[in-house]
Amino acid sequence: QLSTNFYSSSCPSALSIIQGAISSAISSEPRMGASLLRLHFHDCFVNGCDASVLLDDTSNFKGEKTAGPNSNSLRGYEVIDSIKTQLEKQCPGVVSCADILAVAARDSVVALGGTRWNVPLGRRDATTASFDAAESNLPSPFLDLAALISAFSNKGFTAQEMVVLSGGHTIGQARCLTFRTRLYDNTESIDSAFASSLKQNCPSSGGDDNLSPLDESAGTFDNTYFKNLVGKKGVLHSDQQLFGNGSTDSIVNSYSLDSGKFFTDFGKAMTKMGNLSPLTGSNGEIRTNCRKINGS
Ligand code: HEM
Ligand SMILES: [Ca+2]
Repeated sequence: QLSTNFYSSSCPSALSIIQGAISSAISSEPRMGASLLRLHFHDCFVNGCDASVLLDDTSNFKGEKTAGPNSNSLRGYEVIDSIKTQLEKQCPGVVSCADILAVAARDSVVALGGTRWNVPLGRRDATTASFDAAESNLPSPFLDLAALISAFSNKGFTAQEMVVLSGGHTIGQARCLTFRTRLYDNTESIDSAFASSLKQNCPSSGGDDNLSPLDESAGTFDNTYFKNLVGKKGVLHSDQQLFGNGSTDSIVNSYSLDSGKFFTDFGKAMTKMGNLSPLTGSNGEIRTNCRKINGS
């Protein structure tokens, strides 16, 4: 199985190379930390943490990059490429792209002020990707609470873990088209002053790609996301579903009041996410280029 010291003799500098690259990427652009956290999530929820998300389309399969939840939305591929290039120089053919994604997500959260969690290593990389699985396994921001619970339960997570993982939205940005209906549909639970301020940058038509921060401190990993949900200031419909429907309100409340508990539970849930069906042993391969299967 996976182990935290997997590269300690085969590539002792692996973790420090990744960490150095992440801190420099985030100092040039803080949002990159959010983008890298999301990249790991979108990898793991689609046939496990196997770097399938990084593969470009081939003549044998359509990749995941162009699936609805990813297209014009996922970012950070270049940062992963540059880490991979450095690692291939240092220890050729040793460190998998899937492990780079897992460590990059953790180091990003740490760099933005969040918590540190253990990242067991030894994942190998997929030799295929699934457009269809990306379309069907990644949750949409238009889901209601029951559907969110079910999307995460399909991957083995409890409702509490779904709520704490949604706390990933304490960092980063969302495009207008992902939350517009929430602003102009008057059945939504949303603070009215907050809705007015979002509307300034997200008109009822046009401006699809205009960005808004996912919480009021979107450059910092903290529990503001949960405080905002209690104040009906969730950006996505799926965010606000976690508070106001009853069954998960007490979980949101507790994270809004106790950032230490949020950090501890988030870290545990991230380690669990990182363990979703990894390829190990002789399954998969160690890609030399994260975008391509070896020999292609
Ligand atoms: C609960 C179900 C979830 C839904 C419906 C959802 C949906 C979304 C959407 C629609 C966006 C904006 C995308 C865009 O504008 O193109 C987004 C951004 C983001 N999501 Fe989620 N997400 C969910 C869970 C998660 C989880 C579990 C994590 C990580 C632990 C996460 C991390 C992020 C981050 C960090 C961003 C900002 C990315 C950036 O700024 O580049 N999300 N999410
Ligand atoms: Ca925040």
